[in-house]
Amino acid sequence: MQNNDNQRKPSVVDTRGLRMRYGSTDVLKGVDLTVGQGEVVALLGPNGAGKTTTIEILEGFRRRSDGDVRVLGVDPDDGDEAWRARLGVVLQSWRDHGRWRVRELLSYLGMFYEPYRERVFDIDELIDVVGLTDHAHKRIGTLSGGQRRRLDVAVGLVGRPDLLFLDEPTVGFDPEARREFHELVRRLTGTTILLTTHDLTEAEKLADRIVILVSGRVVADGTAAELAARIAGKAEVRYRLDGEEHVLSLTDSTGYVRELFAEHGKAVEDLEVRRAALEDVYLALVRESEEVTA
Ligand SMILES: Nc1ncnc2c1ncn2[C@@H]1O[C@H](COP(=O)(O)OP(=O)(O)OP(=O)(O)O)[C@@H](O)[C@H]1O
Repeated sequence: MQNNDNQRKPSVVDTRGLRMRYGSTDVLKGVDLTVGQGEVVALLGPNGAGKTTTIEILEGFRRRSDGDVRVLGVDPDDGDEAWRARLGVVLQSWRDHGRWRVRELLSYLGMFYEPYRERVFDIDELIDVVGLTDHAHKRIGTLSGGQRRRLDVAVGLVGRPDLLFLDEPTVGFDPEARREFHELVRRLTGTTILLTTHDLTEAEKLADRIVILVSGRVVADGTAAELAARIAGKAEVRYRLDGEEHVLSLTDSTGYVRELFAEHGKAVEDLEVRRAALEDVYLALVRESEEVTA
Protein backbone atom coordinates (compact mmCIF):
# COMPACT_ATOMS: atom_id res chain seq x y z
CA MET A 1 0.00 0.00 0.00
CA GLN A 2 1.10 3.51 -0.69
CA ASN A 3 0.38 6.35 1.66
CA ASN A 4 -2.62 8.60 1.33
CA ASP A 5 -0.79 11.92 1.10
CA ASN A 6 -2.51 13.09 -2.05
CA GLN A 7 -2.34 16.78 -1.12
CA ARG A 8 1.28 17.01 -2.28
CA LYS A 9 0.93 14.78 -5.32
CA PRO A 10 -0.53 15.95 -8.63
CA SER A 11 -3.97 14.48 -9.28
CA VAL A 12 -4.17 11.83 -11.95
CA VAL A 13 -7.97 11.93 -11.89
CA ASP A 14 -9.95 14.99 -10.92
CA THR A 15 -13.71 15.37 -11.33
CA ARG A 16 -15.87 18.23 -10.05
CA GLY A 17 -19.66 18.10 -10.21
CA LEU A 18 -19.65 15.17 -12.65
CA ARG A 19 -23.19 14.47 -13.88
CA MET A 20 -24.63 11.84 -16.16
CA ARG A 21 -28.19 11.59 -17.32
CA TYR A 22 -29.68 8.78 -19.39
CA GLY A 23 -32.97 10.03 -20.86
CA SER A 24 -34.74 11.56 -17.89
CA THR A 25 -32.78 9.59 -15.27
CA ASP A 26 -29.88 11.16 -13.38
CA VAL A 27 -27.34 8.45 -12.79
CA LEU A 28 -24.44 10.62 -11.54
CA LYS A 29 -25.52 13.60 -9.49
CA GLY A 30 -22.42 15.72 -9.03
CA VAL A 31 -19.48 13.42 -8.32
CA ASP A 32 -16.22 14.91 -6.98
CA LEU A 33 -13.43 12.39 -7.22
CA THR A 34 -9.65 12.66 -7.09
CA VAL A 35 -6.99 10.03 -7.52
CA GLY A 36 -3.43 11.07 -6.66
CA GLN A 37 -0.24 9.86 -8.28
CA GLY A 38 0.54 6.31 -7.16
CA GLU A 39 -2.70 5.92 -5.22
CA VAL A 40 -4.94 2.87 -5.36
CA VAL A 41 -8.53 4.07 -5.04
CA ALA A 42 -11.57 1.81 -4.83
CA LEU A 43 -14.89 3.09 -6.06
CA LEU A 44 -17.24 1.02 -3.94
CA GLY A 45 -21.01 0.87 -4.17
CA PRO A 46 -24.05 -1.33 -4.63
CA ASN A 47 -25.41 -2.40 -8.05
CA GLY A 48 -26.51 0.52 -10.16
CA ALA A 49 -24.65 3.12 -8.06
CA GLY A 50 -22.94 4.52 -11.16
CA LYS A 51 -19.44 3.05 -10.79
CA THR A 52 -19.10 1.73 -14.34
CA THR A 53 -20.62 4.92 -15.77
CA THR A 54 -18.04 6.97 -13.85
CA ILE A 55 -15.05 5.05 -15.06
CA GLU A 56 -16.33 4.83 -18.63
CA ILE A 57 -16.50 8.63 -18.63
CA LEU A 58 -12.96 8.84 -17.24
CA GLU A 59 -11.75 6.37 -19.89
CA GLY A 60 -13.30 8.52 -22.62
CA PHE A 61 -15.79 5.79 -23.60
CA ARG A 62 -18.83 7.86 -22.62
CA ARG A 63 -19.58 11.58 -22.83
CA ARG A 64 -20.71 13.13 -19.58
CA SER A 65 -23.77 15.38 -19.29
CA ASP A 66 -22.05 18.00 -17.13
CA GLY A 67 -19.15 18.78 -14.78
CA ASP A 68 -15.37 19.17 -15.05
CA VAL A 69 -13.26 16.10 -15.66
CA ARG A 70 -9.50 15.81 -15.99
CA VAL A 71 -7.64 12.54 -16.44
CA LEU A 72 -3.85 12.90 -16.65
CA GLY A 73 -4.54 16.62 -17.08
CA VAL A 74 -6.76 16.13 -20.15
CA ASP A 75 -10.54 16.29 -20.62
CA PRO A 76 -11.39 12.71 -21.72
CA ASP A 77 -13.80 14.08 -24.35
CA ASP A 78 -10.72 15.58 -26.07
CA GLY A 79 -8.36 12.68 -25.38
CA ASP A 80 -6.23 11.69 -28.39
CA GLU A 81 -4.36 8.46 -29.14
CA ALA A 82 -1.29 9.56 -27.18
CA TRP A 83 -3.48 10.22 -24.11
CA ARG A 84 -5.30 6.91 -24.55
CA ALA A 85 -1.95 5.10 -24.68
CA ARG A 86 -1.23 6.34 -21.15
CA LEU A 87 -4.30 4.50 -19.80
CA GLY A 88 -4.65 0.82 -19.02
CA VAL A 89 -8.18 -0.51 -19.09
CA VAL A 90 -9.41 -3.82 -17.72
CA LEU A 91 -13.09 -4.11 -18.55
CA GLN A 92 -15.78 -6.17 -16.83
CA SER A 93 -16.50 -8.33 -19.80
CA TRP A 94 -14.04 -10.70 -21.38
CA ARG A 95 -13.40 -10.03 -25.05
CA ASP A 96 -12.49 -13.38 -26.39
CA HIS A 97 -9.24 -13.97 -28.25
CA GLY A 98 -9.45 -17.70 -27.58
CA ARG A 99 -7.34 -18.84 -30.52
CA TRP A 100 -4.42 -16.53 -29.75
CA ARG A 101 -1.60 -17.62 -27.51
CA VAL A 102 -0.83 -15.59 -24.38
CA ARG A 103 2.63 -14.34 -25.38
CA GLU A 104 1.61 -13.76 -28.98
CA LEU A 105 -1.38 -11.58 -28.05
CA LEU A 106 0.59 -9.47 -25.58
CA SER A 107 3.47 -8.91 -28.03
CA TYR A 108 0.98 -7.86 -30.70
CA LEU A 109 -0.80 -5.41 -28.41
CA GLY A 110 2.53 -4.05 -27.14
CA MET A 111 3.36 -2.92 -30.70
CA PHE A 112 0.43 -0.50 -30.68
CA TYR A 113 1.90 1.34 -27.72
CA GLU A 114 5.42 1.64 -29.11
CA PRO A 115 4.89 4.91 -31.03
CA TYR A 116 3.50 6.55 -27.90
CA ARG A 117 5.35 5.10 -24.95
CA GLU A 118 9.04 5.44 -24.16
CA ARG A 119 9.12 2.04 -22.53
CA VAL A 120 6.49 -0.65 -23.02
CA PHE A 121 6.64 -3.73 -20.81
CA ASP A 122 9.10 -6.43 -21.73
CA ILE A 123 6.60 -9.16 -22.60
CA ASP A 124 8.26 -11.97 -20.63
CA GLU A 125 8.60 -9.73 -17.59
CA LEU A 126 4.93 -8.80 -17.87
CA ILE A 127 3.89 -12.44 -18.18
CA ASP A 128 5.95 -13.15 -15.08
CA VAL A 129 4.39 -10.22 -13.16
CA VAL A 130 0.90 -11.57 -13.76
CA GLY A 131 1.98 -15.13 -12.97
CA LEU A 132 1.39 -16.68 -16.39
CA THR A 133 4.92 -17.83 -17.24
CA ASP A 134 3.88 -21.49 -17.33
CA HIS A 135 1.02 -20.61 -19.67
CA ALA A 136 2.81 -18.18 -22.01
CA HIS A 137 2.49 -20.45 -25.03
CA LYS A 138 -1.01 -21.73 -24.32
CA ARG A 139 -4.06 -20.78 -26.31
CA ILE A 140 -6.17 -18.28 -24.41
CA GLY A 141 -9.25 -20.44 -24.87
CA THR A 142 -7.66 -23.12 -22.65
CA LEU A 143 -6.97 -20.85 -19.66
CA SER A 144 -9.02 -20.99 -16.46
CA GLY A 145 -11.22 -18.03 -15.49
CA GLY A 146 -8.62 -16.76 -13.00
CA GLN A 147 -5.78 -17.08 -15.54
CA ARG A 148 -7.84 -15.20 -18.15
CA ARG A 149 -8.43 -12.40 -15.71
CA ARG A 150 -4.69 -12.18 -15.08
CA LEU A 151 -4.23 -11.98 -18.81
CA ASP A 152 -6.80 -9.14 -18.85
CA VAL A 153 -4.61 -7.30 -16.36
CA ALA A 154 -1.55 -7.96 -18.51
CA VAL A 155 -3.43 -6.47 -21.49
CA GLY A 156 -4.16 -3.41 -19.33
CA LEU A 157 -0.51 -3.12 -18.27
CA VAL A 158 1.32 -3.77 -21.52
CA GLY A 159 1.86 -0.07 -22.32
CA ARG A 160 3.07 0.65 -18.73
CA PRO A 161 0.06 2.89 -18.12
CA ASP A 162 0.15 5.99 -15.95
CA LEU A 163 -3.33 5.03 -14.78
CA LEU A 164 -4.91 1.59 -14.65
CA PHE A 165 -8.69 1.09 -14.50
CA LEU A 166 -9.98 -2.21 -13.12
CA ASP A 167 -13.74 -2.61 -13.40
CA GLU A 168 -15.01 -5.22 -10.93
CA PRO A 169 -11.86 -7.27 -11.39
CA THR A 170 -12.81 -10.38 -9.43
CA VAL A 171 -16.47 -10.90 -10.24
CA GLY A 172 -17.16 -14.63 -10.50
CA PHE A 173 -13.87 -15.67 -8.89
CA ASP A 174 -13.59 -18.44 -6.35
CA PRO A 175 -11.82 -17.47 -3.09
CA GLU A 176 -8.44 -18.86 -4.21
CA ALA A 177 -8.51 -16.99 -7.55
CA ARG A 178 -9.59 -13.83 -5.72
CA ARG A 179 -6.69 -14.11 -3.27
CA GLU A 180 -4.20 -14.65 -6.12
CA PHE A 181 -5.61 -11.67 -7.96
CA HIS A 182 -5.30 -9.45 -4.87
CA GLU A 183 -1.66 -10.48 -4.54
CA LEU A 184 -1.09 -9.55 -8.18
CA VAL A 185 -2.58 -6.08 -7.72
CA ARG A 186 -0.49 -5.54 -4.60
CA ARG A 187 2.64 -6.35 -6.60
CA LEU A 188 1.91 -3.42 -8.93
CA THR A 189 3.37 -0.99 -6.42
CA GLY A 190 3.60 2.55 -7.73
CA THR A 191 0.92 2.10 -10.40
CA THR A 192 -1.99 4.51 -10.02
CA ILE A 193 -5.13 2.38 -9.98
CA LEU A 194 -8.83 3.17 -9.93
CA LEU A 195 -10.87 0.05 -9.35
CA THR A 196 -14.59 -0.51 -8.97
CA THR A 197 -16.03 -3.18 -6.76
CA HIS A 198 -19.04 -4.00 -4.67
CA ASP A 199 -16.90 -6.19 -2.49
CA LEU A 200 -16.01 -4.33 0.67
CA THR A 201 -13.27 -6.75 1.68
CA GLU A 202 -11.66 -6.30 -1.72
CA ALA A 203 -11.73 -2.51 -1.35
CA GLU A 204 -10.24 -2.75 2.13
CA LYS A 205 -7.49 -5.13 1.00
CA LEU A 206 -6.39 -3.30 -2.12
CA ALA A 207 -7.12 0.37 -1.77
CA ASP A 208 -5.30 3.23 -0.10
CA ARG A 209 -8.57 5.12 -0.21
CA ILE A 210 -12.19 4.06 -0.57
CA VAL A 211 -14.81 6.25 -2.24
CA ILE A 212 -18.35 5.04 -1.58
CA LEU A 213 -20.82 5.83 -4.33
CA VAL A 214 -24.54 5.33 -3.71
CA SER A 215 -27.27 6.33 -6.19
CA GLY A 216 -24.88 8.58 -8.13
CA ARG A 217 -23.47 10.47 -5.14
CA VAL A 218 -20.23 10.12 -3.17
CA VAL A 219 -21.36 9.42 0.39
CA ALA A 220 -17.93 8.77 1.93
CA ASP A 221 -14.28 9.16 0.96
CA GLY A 222 -11.35 8.09 3.12
CA THR A 223 -9.01 5.30 4.15
CA ALA A 224 -10.60 2.15 5.53
CA ALA A 225 -9.48 3.29 8.99
CA GLU A 226 -11.02 6.74 8.54
CA LEU A 227 -14.32 5.26 7.42
CA ALA A 228 -14.35 2.79 10.28
CA ALA A 229 -13.61 5.67 12.69
CA ARG A 230 -17.05 7.06 11.90
CA ILE A 231 -18.40 4.53 14.32
CA ALA A 232 -15.25 4.23 16.41
CA GLY A 233 -15.82 3.34 19.99
CA LYS A 234 -18.99 1.35 19.36
CA ALA A 235 -18.75 -2.33 20.00
CA GLU A 236 -21.12 -5.24 20.28
CA VAL A 237 -20.87 -7.16 23.57
CA ARG A 238 -22.39 -10.65 23.76
CA TYR A 239 -22.42 -13.04 26.71
CA ARG A 240 -24.52 -15.62 28.51
CA LEU A 241 -25.47 -15.25 32.15
CA ASP A 242 -27.48 -17.93 33.95
CA GLY A 243 -28.26 -19.50 30.56
CA GLU A 244 -29.68 -16.28 29.14
CA GLU A 245 -28.04 -14.59 26.13
CA HIS A 246 -27.35 -10.84 26.25
CA VAL A 247 -26.38 -8.65 23.24
CA LEU A 248 -25.57 -4.95 23.71
CA SER A 249 -24.16 -2.18 21.51
CA LEU A 250 -21.95 -0.02 23.71
CA THR A 251 -19.50 2.86 23.58
CA ASP A 252 -17.63 1.95 26.78
CA SER A 253 -17.44 -1.80 26.27
CA THR A 254 -14.28 -2.16 28.39
CA GLY A 255 -15.85 -0.48 31.44
CA TYR A 256 -19.00 -2.56 31.01
CA VAL A 257 -17.09 -5.84 30.84
CA ARG A 258 -15.02 -4.89 33.92
CA GLU A 259 -18.18 -4.27 35.95
CA LEU A 260 -19.86 -7.37 34.58
CA PHE A 261 -17.01 -9.54 35.85
CA ALA A 262 -16.80 -7.67 39.16
CA GLU A 263 -20.47 -8.44 39.74
CA HIS A 264 -20.90 -11.91 38.24
CA GLY A 265 -17.37 -13.34 37.91
CA LYS A 266 -17.32 -16.90 36.59
CA ALA A 267 -21.06 -16.92 35.95
CA VAL A 268 -20.37 -14.92 32.76
CA GLU A 269 -19.99 -17.32 29.84
CA ASP A 270 -19.21 -17.09 26.11
CA LEU A 271 -18.15 -13.44 26.28
CA GLU A 272 -17.51 -11.84 22.88
CA VAL A 273 -16.66 -8.20 22.17
CA ARG A 274 -16.80 -7.28 18.49
CA ARG A 275 -15.68 -3.87 17.26
CA ALA A 276 -18.06 -2.36 14.74
CA ALA A 277 -16.39 -3.14 11.41
CA LEU A 278 -16.08 -1.23 8.17
CA GLU A 279 -18.92 -3.38 6.87
CA ASP A 280 -21.28 -1.87 9.45
CA VAL A 281 -20.35 1.65 8.30
CA TYR A 282 -20.79 0.72 4.66
CA LEU A 283 -24.18 -0.88 5.13
CA ALA A 284 -25.38 2.03 7.30
CA LEU A 285 -24.23 4.57 4.69
CA VAL A 286 -25.89 2.69 1.84
CA ARG A 287 -29.13 2.35 3.81
CA GLU A 288 -29.16 6.04 4.82
CA SER A 289 -28.38 7.29 1.30
CA GLU A 290 -30.95 5.02 -0.33
CA GLU A 291 -33.59 6.27 2.11
CA VAL A 292 -32.72 9.92 1.26
CA THR A 293 -32.91 9.36 -2.49
CA ALA A 294 -35.97 7.06 -2.38
N1 LIG B 1 -26.63 3.11 -21.57
C1 LIG B 1 -27.48 3.28 -20.55
N2 LIG B 1 -28.73 3.76 -20.75
C2 LIG B 1 -29.58 3.94 -19.74
N3 LIG B 1 -29.30 3.66 -18.43
C3 LIG B 1 -28.08 3.16 -18.17
C4 LIG B 1 -27.11 2.94 -19.20
N4 LIG B 1 -25.98 2.44 -18.63
C5 LIG B 1 -26.24 2.36 -17.30
N5 LIG B 1 -27.50 2.79 -17.03
C6 LIG B 1 -28.13 2.88 -15.69
O1 LIG B 1 -27.31 3.71 -14.91
C7 LIG B 1 -27.27 3.25 -13.56
C8 LIG B 1 -25.82 3.09 -13.11
O2 LIG B 1 -25.24 2.01 -13.83
P1 LIG B 1 -23.73 1.58 -13.65
O3 LIG B 1 -23.52 0.38 -14.54
O4 LIG B 1 -22.85 2.73 -13.83
O5 LIG B 1 -23.72 1.15 -12.13
P2 LIG B 1 -22.66 0.26 -11.35
O6 LIG B 1 -22.48 0.93 -10.04
O7 LIG B 1 -21.47 0.03 -12.18
O8 LIG B 1 -23.46 -1.08 -11.14
P3 LIG B 1 -22.93 -2.63 -11.14
O9 LIG B 1 -22.23 -2.82 -9.85
O10 LIG B 1 -24.22 -3.39 -11.23
O11 LIG B 1 -22.06 -2.80 -12.36
C9 LIG B 1 -28.08 1.97 -13.51
O12 LIG B 1 -29.37 2.28 -13.02
C10 LIG B 1 -28.14 1.56 -14.96
O13 LIG B 1 -29.34 0.85 -15.21
